[in-house]
Amino acid sequence: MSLQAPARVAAATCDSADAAQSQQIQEIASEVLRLRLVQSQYKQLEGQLRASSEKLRELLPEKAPHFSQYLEQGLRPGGTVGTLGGFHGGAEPESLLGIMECLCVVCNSQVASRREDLVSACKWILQDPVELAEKLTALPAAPGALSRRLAPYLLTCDSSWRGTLNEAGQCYEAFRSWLSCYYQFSLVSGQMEASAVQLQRQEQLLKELNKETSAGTEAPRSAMTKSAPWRHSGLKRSSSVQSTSSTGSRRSPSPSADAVTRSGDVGGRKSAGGAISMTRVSREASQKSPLGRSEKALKSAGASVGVRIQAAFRNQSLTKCMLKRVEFTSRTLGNTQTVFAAYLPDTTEFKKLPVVYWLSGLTCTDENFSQKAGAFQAACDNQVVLVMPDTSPRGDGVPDEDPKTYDFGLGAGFYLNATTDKYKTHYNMYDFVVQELPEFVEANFPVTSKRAISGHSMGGHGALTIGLKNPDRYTSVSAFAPICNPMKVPWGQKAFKFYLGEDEESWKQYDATELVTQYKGKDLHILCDCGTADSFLVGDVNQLQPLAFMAAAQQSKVPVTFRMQAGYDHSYYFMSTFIREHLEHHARFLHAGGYAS
Ligand SMILES: N[C@@H](CCC(=O)N[C@@H](CSC=O)C(=O)NCC(=O)O)C(=O)O
Repeated sequence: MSLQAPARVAAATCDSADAAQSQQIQEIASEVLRLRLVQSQYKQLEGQLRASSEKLRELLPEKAPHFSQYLEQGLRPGGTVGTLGGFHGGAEPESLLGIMECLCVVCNSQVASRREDLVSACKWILQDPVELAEKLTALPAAPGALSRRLAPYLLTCDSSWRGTLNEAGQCYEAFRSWLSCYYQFSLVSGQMEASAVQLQRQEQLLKELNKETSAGTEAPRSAMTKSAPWRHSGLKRSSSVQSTSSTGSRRSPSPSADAVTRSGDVGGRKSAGGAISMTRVSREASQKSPLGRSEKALKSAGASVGVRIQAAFRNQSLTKCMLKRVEFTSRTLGNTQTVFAAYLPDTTEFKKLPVVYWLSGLTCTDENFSQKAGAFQAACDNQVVLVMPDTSPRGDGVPDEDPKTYDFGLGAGFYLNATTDKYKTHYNMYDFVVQELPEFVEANFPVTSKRAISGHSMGGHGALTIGLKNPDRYTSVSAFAPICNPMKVPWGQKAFKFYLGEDEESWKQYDATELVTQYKGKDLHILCDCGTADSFLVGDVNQLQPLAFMAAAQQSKVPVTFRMQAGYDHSYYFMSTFIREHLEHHARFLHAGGYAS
């Protein structure tokens, strides 16, 4: 008896010492992660500032005089104020004043409180655009006090130029983008020096503790395996992570050489030429595997497949990009199997990223965009995950018209919920895209719940209507050659008649032009591009109707940037040219609150 008691005390002491050390390691590891995040943010912001500075240097010499004239006309007393943010587009007066105030702050001019004085000060600042561009782009990061002065003015100039982006508009947007980059860069750069020193210290400490622990007994090692998540997060290999982030270099965006498992569960992995990984997941798994639930609970719920997806992501360092194709049973699509693709970019840290949902057009599957859009490098550079669903339900029992046509049924779900008897069980692409797919993705992938939505043609119609109907779910919306007014064109009329019935009133809920007319929500940051040589615009039938949409948007004062791109057609060549700009657009808003981890 007398011998046993001290032994128990010794064991308890040892256990609590191990636990304390393990706790300490975890805390230091999280601090290291945080500090690395600051460093990688700095690199990213530095790159963004460089790009927007280049833009400024390129644009200002030619466009600044137009901008100056625009200020003069629009803001002088008795000036043609109607041109500002009015029917013909332009900037909101509030935003213009904000831009001018910011320019005064960074150029060290006094910020005038009278509008006329502010205009005069800015005209003076703009008088030598070449020198101005040189001066702005050579500015060192703003010290804290200057950033604090900028902040309130920046808040007021956050609305985009409306309508056609003329010379003054291009200049306005270039200033807006540069100011926002300069401000964010300045904020992070203020923390850089201290955080670099801190990082070095913490890493050294972590190394020492690590050495100590692995030189110790079995007990601390098992404690670490149980409770030190950094072991799984790739942090141990972080020196390579760090070097990637500090040089700013990125791996090629080609997907990882993973395996395709088309039949059976995710466990069996066979090489398949190396590009894509295909995972089949049961519906139960998707419903019961939200992040945060324990694996044990999930396994007991029979959700081992979903768990394995999560575990796979948890156990790998998130530094490699990959394209994954996932198949699961969808409730909203009548319990049919559906496949979607997800592209996960390189990340320099173990962190969750926001998602851009991509909706493809008529005849497409989840594969067209992955194969043809050339979007992956831009997704890496902008740190967004891409999720690409199919365009309709498929498989046994899914109804279609006979004879089959390309613009209806399979491959043409029109991102709505059908109400007619024949189609209502399966054709619920609206619910699928808005609810079920994000639920699945957010439960199984390392993503945040910040979302943007984009698409092409029928998918552009999907992105616009889904965005306009769900402003709280998406931070931004974009579209290529969208079908803007489907209830007025043959593609839409055919689809709506079969999916929704004859009552045209019910069609309005899926028509972007109707929806924008009624829209009263927050700025959705809508960006659209359409080619002037698009055969569905200038061919026999105008299926797209961008002007109807723009007129409605202007009427109801909904900001939309709609760019007509000279000479481009309806194809993926067109999209691959501008997809980077769309992802940059989404990234601006998705990352607005900082890079989530
Ligand atoms: N008759 C053509 C029409 C199909 C087509 O052009 N589809 C476009 C989208 S059109 C509007 O939604 C598309 O994206 N095609 C896929 C691609 O990879 O280009 C046909 O049947 O091919």
